Amino acid sequence: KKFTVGDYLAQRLAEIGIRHHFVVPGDYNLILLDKLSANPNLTEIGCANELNCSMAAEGYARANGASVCVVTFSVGALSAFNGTGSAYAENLPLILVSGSPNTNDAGQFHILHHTLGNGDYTYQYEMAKKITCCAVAVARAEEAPRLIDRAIRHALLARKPCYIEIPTNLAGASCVRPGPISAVTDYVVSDPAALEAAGNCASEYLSGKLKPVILVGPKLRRAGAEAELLRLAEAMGCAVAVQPAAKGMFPEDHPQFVGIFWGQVSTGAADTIVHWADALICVGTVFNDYSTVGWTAVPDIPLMAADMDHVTFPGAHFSRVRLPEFLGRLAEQVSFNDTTMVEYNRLRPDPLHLHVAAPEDALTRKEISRQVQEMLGPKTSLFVETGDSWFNGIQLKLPQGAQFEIEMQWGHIGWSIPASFGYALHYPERRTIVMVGDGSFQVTAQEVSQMVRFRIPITIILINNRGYTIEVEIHDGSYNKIKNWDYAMLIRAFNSTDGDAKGLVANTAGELAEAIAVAAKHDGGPTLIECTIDQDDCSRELITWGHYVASANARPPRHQRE
Ligand SMILES: Cc1ncc(Cn2nnc(CCOP(=O)(O)OP(=O)(O)O)c2C)c(N)n1
Ligand SMILES: [Mg+2]
Repeated sequence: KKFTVGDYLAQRLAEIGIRHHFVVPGDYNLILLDKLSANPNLTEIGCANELNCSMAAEGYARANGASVCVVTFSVGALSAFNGTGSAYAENLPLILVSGSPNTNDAGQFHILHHTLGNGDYTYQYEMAKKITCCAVAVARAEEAPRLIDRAIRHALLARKPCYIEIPTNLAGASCVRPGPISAVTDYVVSDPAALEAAGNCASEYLSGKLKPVILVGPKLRRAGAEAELLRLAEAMGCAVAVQPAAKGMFPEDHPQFVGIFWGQVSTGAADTIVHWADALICVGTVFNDYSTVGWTAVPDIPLMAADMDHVTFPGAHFSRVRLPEFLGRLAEQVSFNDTTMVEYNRLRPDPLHLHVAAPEDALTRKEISRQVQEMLGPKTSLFVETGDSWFNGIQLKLPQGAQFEIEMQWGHIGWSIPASFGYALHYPERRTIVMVGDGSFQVTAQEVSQMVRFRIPITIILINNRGYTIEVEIHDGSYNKIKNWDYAMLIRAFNSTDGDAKGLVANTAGELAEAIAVAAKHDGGPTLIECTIDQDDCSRELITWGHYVASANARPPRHQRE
């Protein structure tokens, strides 16, 4: 049997641990799709559109480590660019594969369907270069092995997406078999001298400091350094604060966890202890406008920052120092200093006694959060969508083993539906829960039908506050109003003749409790619970945060200020 370019790609994808490939077919990629589905290690997952396909792959990469999204040329890829951008922003090795025109058409001024119609077929590859760490376009079968291996290796090392373009008449062309996968996956270790120097610099930075704090950021997990961080934290005994985009990357049931550091909307007095510190060990942190509450919560002391492959100090930088190795080394050499934990234990807020609504009470945001809190456990994974769901989700306490996913850098509304679907395919033994607003749900609702098709029992808590409330709190206008849907009925419509989705409505606290109980026992497919709340019922954190973000957005152009 002929071994082809498509077989080569399929084998490489399987060898790096991918077991599901997300696709939308098109005549530029059909032969390629045949080769991928012929590989016994790969299961084809069809999606309703390429935006959702790329977001499903983004979510799968959060669970699996790497993922692949296979689309048709131009009309498919340009939509998939959005999930690719998310993977770039969120540091996930998503492999975007696109079919492309027959190699005989290039340069012949042929006008081809799905293209811009001007005879140019290079625009997609040029665009892909901007949003991936490596983009390759296979023009001859002979170069497929080199290009495919290079793109995948770059993506794995950088934890960024890559792009592979395969012409429709090359997917089935003969190709040599792959060499050892270690050539693609072999890890790059830290430079020993740089690691040593960085370790010594850290000792200098910490010596003489009285009150060090560790601040955890979202790149920690992407660098695979959670275990080493735990060792470092316990070797120091200091307070550990977590950025909102890194929620769940340090166990919240750990005695040294002091809350989410998010400026005025921090939890657990994390901001108080971070601002009290005289040394800040930032690990995988990202200080963007949203995580710094419109630049009002940027730490104001000289800090050290350990990133995925480099470490910086006041006055020093060390390249090729990988995060796990650096943290592991630091754990061996730091001295114990729990000053900030002693102080924190005096600051620790008393546990909130949340009001338990009566069953007949109209549903409120607070009651939804209280009931979702009770759903969380060692086997749950909670996805929180852009919107007030960010703020409601961040306030929840993660019990031991509970996982949490958020997309705070890219922040594409609707991400949570396809992303949770992709994630749950890798973790069938976990209970995946989504908190999503009505506005976000309308962007990618079609992907619930894939949850029905593949019988994935995701519980979707849809918070219907009649519009784009997060935007209202930043800046209101007519554009924040949306058409209301009958969300529960929509989900039942996805069942058609063969499906087992449940669409429920909860107007009161009691109805929500009942719906959650139904969802907990429902395994044959997704359960969507439409929770109706008043449109002004939003978190005080969102209102606070919204004011600061709005004023950051309103800064006048520099020349106007002069
Ligand atoms: C793709 C994309 N397009 C527009 C936006 C801006 N945006 N951010 N949040 C929203 C509204 C979210 O509304 P919901 O999901 O209903 O959330 P809440 O009402 O805040 O609970 C928009 C329109 C965005 N974040 N992503
Ligand atoms: Mg809403």
